[in-house]
Amino acid sequence: MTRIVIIGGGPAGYEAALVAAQLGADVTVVERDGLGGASVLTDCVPSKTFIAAAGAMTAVRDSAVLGLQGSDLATVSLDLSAVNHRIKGLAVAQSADIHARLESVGVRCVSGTARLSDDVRGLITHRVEICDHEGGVQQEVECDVVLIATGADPRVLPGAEPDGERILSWRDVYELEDLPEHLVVVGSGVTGAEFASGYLEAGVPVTLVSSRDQVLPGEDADAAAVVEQVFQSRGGKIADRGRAESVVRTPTGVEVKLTDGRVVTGSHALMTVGTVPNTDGLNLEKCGVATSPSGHVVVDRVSRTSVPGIYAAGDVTGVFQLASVAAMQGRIAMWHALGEAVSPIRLGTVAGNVFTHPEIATVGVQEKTLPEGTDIESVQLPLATNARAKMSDLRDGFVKIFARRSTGVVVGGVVVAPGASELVLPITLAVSKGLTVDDLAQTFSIYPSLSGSITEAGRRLMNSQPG
Ligand SMILES: Cc1cc2nc3c(=O)[nH]c(=O)nc-3n(C[C@H](O)[C@H](O)[C@H](O)COP(=O)(O)OP(=O)(O)OC[C@H]3O[C@@H](n4cnc5c(N)ncnc54)[C@H](O)[C@@H]3O)c2cc1C
Ligand SMILES: NC(=O)c1ccc[n+]([C@@H]2O[C@H](COP(=O)([O-])OP(=O)(O)OC[C@H]3O[C@@H](n4cnc5c(N)ncnc54)[C@H](O)[C@@H]3O)[C@@H](O)[C@H]2O)c1
Repeated sequence: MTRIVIIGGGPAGYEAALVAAQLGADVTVVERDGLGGASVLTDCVPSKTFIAAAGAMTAVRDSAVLGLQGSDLATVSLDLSAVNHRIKGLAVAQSADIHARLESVGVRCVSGTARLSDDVRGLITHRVEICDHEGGVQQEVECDVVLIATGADPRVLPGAEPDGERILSWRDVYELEDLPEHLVVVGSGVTGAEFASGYLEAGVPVTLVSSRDQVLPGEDADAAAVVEQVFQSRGGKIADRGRAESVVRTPTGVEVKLTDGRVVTGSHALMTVGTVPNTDGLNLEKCGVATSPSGHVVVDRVSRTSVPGIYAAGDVTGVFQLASVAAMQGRIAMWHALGEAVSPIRLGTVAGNVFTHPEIATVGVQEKTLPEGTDIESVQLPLATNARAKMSDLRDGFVKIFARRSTGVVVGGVVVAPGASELVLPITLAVSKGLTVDDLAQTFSIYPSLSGSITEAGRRLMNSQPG
């Protein structure tokens, strides 16, 4: 029986464990903080639960235009303490569900911190030490396969170290009892944009310090422009082209000092300036596991590291930091290690979503990366012309589809809309299965529905195909 030790119990680790157990391996998962990992306990799940509450509040506040009335609509507010209590409860419950599921399929779950402890390089088996929370070695396990799935932590900007009270990392916010009087969000990547949008929806004045010309520099520029415009129209402020140098406490709040001399003041600062991979103390160098200059573990498309028998998956590899990608890398690692037929990960078909208001969902080819003179054409349909959107007073957003001019094959898309994360699936399916604009065009969509804009986009592109 193949013996497998998985270090880290986030989506990369626990999904890998489920596959390995299904294939009959002897599986141990070592997790430091709780099964489900940062994804479930502090990052993805808690942030989306907060955004759901804040979004519900804004939906009620905005509903007067639909004809709803009542003296409290405009002033409805969020009980942050209750929201945070619910968030932490859901996270712990989901972690417990994952623990129970793993144990039910025979996976051994060990609480502790693990590190590689191979004495000699090049052996066909590996050794892993498991330490207790005080750092003492509890046990050493010999195995045939190791999966490193240790995730990533918030990057700390020197001079702006979180104190958990006023200067916060995104993992600290669930301890707040009251909403900040004025939140300064530093960094306008996906994490910063989501929290800035969420807190604004929760009724908090927000200033977003964005080091770029536009927020969400990695996203479709038209989509980022919509999110930026909606954020500002709701009263959000953007300190653009502002790079934070330091954040200091004042008697009443914080001062965020920018490198160009500007100072942004607020009651709290939320630092969202990226992540660092969790590789410290794993003994990677000693065991010959190669890392990149950014510190990520280098893997190929079947999650192999530079050492036979040692695999890595998830945020620690820096390949698309998404729970879905982490999980797929983890599963692929186990299929490969256990001799199953396996296809290398197809990163061109990964769908991602930014949970701002409105959401931005993307898949496949994007405008930013289109080569000059490309064979790809696109169509963009504004949401405002969609009948269902009009009924719900949704004005901000669009559907954009990219297809090959010569064949009509759909190669990418962007959806900007509330619920874009759900709407993007037909485009993702088209991109992964090589469907054409004709396939989209000839698919029945419900009338009226937002997804009708996707089939309509197919029809627009169909008409421009060569005859
Ligand atoms: C604020 C935020 C929101 C996000 N929202 C989304 C989203 O909506 N959708 C999405 O797809 N992605 C989202 N992501 C990204 C997603 O959370 C990550 O891609 C995902 O968590 C990666 O999973 P992982 O298994 O690699 O690592 P993690 O979930 O980080 O799990 C790794 C685990 O390993 C443990 N560990 C580390 N070192 C050791 C050790 N030596 N021994 C034992 N255990 C160890 C850690 O404690 C941790 O529990 C978000 C990220 C952030 C920061
Ligand atoms: N919905 C989702 O799927 C989701 C949500 C959150 C995060 N994530 C993933 O997690 C990863 C980390 O995201 P992130 O947003 O934390 O990091 P990021 O690296 O994507 O963005 C950090 C941003 O902070 C800026 N920055 C850095 N130093 C700064 C400074 N001193 N002052 C001002 N700005 C500064 C950077 O220019 C960058 O734009 C990403 O890969 C992201 O895709 C996914």
